[in-house]
Amino acid sequence: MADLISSWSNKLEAVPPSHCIPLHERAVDPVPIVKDIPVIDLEKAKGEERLVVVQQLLKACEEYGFFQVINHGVREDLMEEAMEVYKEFFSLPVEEKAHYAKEAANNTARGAATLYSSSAKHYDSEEHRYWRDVLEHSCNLDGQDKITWPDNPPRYREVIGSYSDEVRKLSKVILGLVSEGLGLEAGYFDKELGQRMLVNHYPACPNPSLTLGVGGHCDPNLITIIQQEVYGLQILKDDKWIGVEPIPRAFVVNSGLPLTVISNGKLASVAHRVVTNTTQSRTSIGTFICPEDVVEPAKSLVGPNNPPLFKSFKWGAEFMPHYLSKKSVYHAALEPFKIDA
Ligand SMILES: O=C(O)CCC(=O)C(=O)O
Ligand SMILES: [Fe+2]
Repeated sequence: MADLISSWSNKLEAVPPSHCIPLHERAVDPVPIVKDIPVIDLEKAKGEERLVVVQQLLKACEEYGFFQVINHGVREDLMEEAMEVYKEFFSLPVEEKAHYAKEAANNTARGAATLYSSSAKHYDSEEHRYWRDVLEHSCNLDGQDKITWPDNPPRYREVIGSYSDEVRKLSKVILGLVSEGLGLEAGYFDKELGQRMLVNHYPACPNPSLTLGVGGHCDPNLITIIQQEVYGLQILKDDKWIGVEPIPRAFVVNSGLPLTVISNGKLASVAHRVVTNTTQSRTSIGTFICPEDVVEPAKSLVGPNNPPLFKSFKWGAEFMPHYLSKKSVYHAALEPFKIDA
């Protein structure tokens, strides 16, 4: 049975050696929670200010690789209910959660529901583990994976079904704006893209200075849309970690490594990590929007004066194995696909 941290962490007074991360990775310096990560009002994209919003969003992806969205169209009651469902799921008895406990999933677009702990397998070291449990499953349009989703809490499939539909719509709005900003051919992202739930649960920790919820990494998908309510997420900006302020009812959005490739280097994929705290557990609901299988610089962005900076590659078969073996070296997964200038 997987060793789920949410099953035993509340009985601990000290961090076990297995979960003390190496000194060089620990979050030791004080990290400010900043207000300068752009907050984008998506309602404005429907009116005269659309161009301003497009520019704001593109600049955010270039400078921070992160932004938050408000007035995004996902119903507030659904956001609240999804958060409740996930909190209930992670507080179920261990025997109940064990139905889903498997080896770490491989982050590709398809896959049955999987629950695993602290994800050392996603990193190149097996020696330490992060302070989180993860529930992960795909939610593709054909609905075929739904039978693998948890059925406890009993409303899980209904609530998360509606939630994933609404967040899919939001992802299309965001990718439409990205596409406009980059000047891609119309409908560039209007394909059936893969979608995954990746829900992290970080229990309160007796000594946060010894642990990390998740270590620094860039995301392997196009964009990630995160719902959070408790602070913990930090991003690496100009070689310094800064904290992302939780804004009620907002989503945090970040651009992943494939978007750096599609934009031919224009959009950033920025490293981020999660710290723990002593008093509160933190649950973050992540929606990962995955690229189509072939990833390459968009044709409209390359030409005689703009040579492609990356080769075309298959996301699942070629990119993901590199990503999973080199995740802690933030941009390393792109190295094999770079074209020397
Ligand atoms: O918990 C968070 O806010 C972010 C988690 C994350 O970076 C990830 O799952 O890739
Ligand atoms: Fe991430």
